[in-house]
Amino acid sequence: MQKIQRNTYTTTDALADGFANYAAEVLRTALTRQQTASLVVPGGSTPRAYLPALAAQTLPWQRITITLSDERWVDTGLHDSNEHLVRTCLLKRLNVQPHFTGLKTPHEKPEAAIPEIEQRLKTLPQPFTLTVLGLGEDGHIASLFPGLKLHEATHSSAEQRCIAVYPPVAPSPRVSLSLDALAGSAQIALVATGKVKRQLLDRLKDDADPAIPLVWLLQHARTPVAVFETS
Ligand SMILES: O=C1O[C@H](COP(=O)(O)O)[C@@H](O)[C@H](O)[C@H]1O
Repeated sequence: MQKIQRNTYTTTDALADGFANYAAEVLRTALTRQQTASLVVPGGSTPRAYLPALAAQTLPWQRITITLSDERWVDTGLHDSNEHLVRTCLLKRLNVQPHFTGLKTPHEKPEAAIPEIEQRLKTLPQPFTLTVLGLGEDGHIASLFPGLKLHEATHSSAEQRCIAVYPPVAPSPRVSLSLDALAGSAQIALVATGKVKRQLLDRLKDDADPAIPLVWLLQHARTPVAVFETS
């Protein structure tokens, strides 16, 4: 895994600060070259530790559009919703509001929502300026889970950045940015805490297991992936 740069911290607080400094620098640098920037953030539990640190950074947030790497097909008012997480841990803490593009629609099934989501995503600065991803203990990124076929995950074109997924292990259906949309980002960061994820990263260093979506990302990414992890 040469396309990976690991930054290891002894505490979650130190990781949060290290990540927030990195993300702010990437966005600031991009905004010296372009008028607007896009930031993709994940859901799950890990961002609760570092999104508040990112919110404390001084940035021209009104020039930044934030979207999600993936969304669970649940009401956005629920704790499980990735949009709910981002609103609570990031947006509510900012005095100046960025643009926010959520992925949930009122459609009953995620596949019916894809055309509307594609319309929303089209308006974001592309390629994404910075994509931040979490890592599942099974190696999933966004909502691209092991078991999905590579061609299903890359099921995209310039017009097609999002896919509907029914992960066998998750309680709700999902939508996820496609592998191409994620891997095409100008910069990619992966934030992973805990022993199991560290061991997974160690293992993948020597064994690029083709069943693991993180491996697909590393193989398709345009730039090295900056990993922020705890020891
Ligand atoms: O379900 C999800 O899981 C991953 C990893 O989440 P974590 O709880 O282990 O931090 C997350 O990146 C993804 O966005 C989310 O929908």
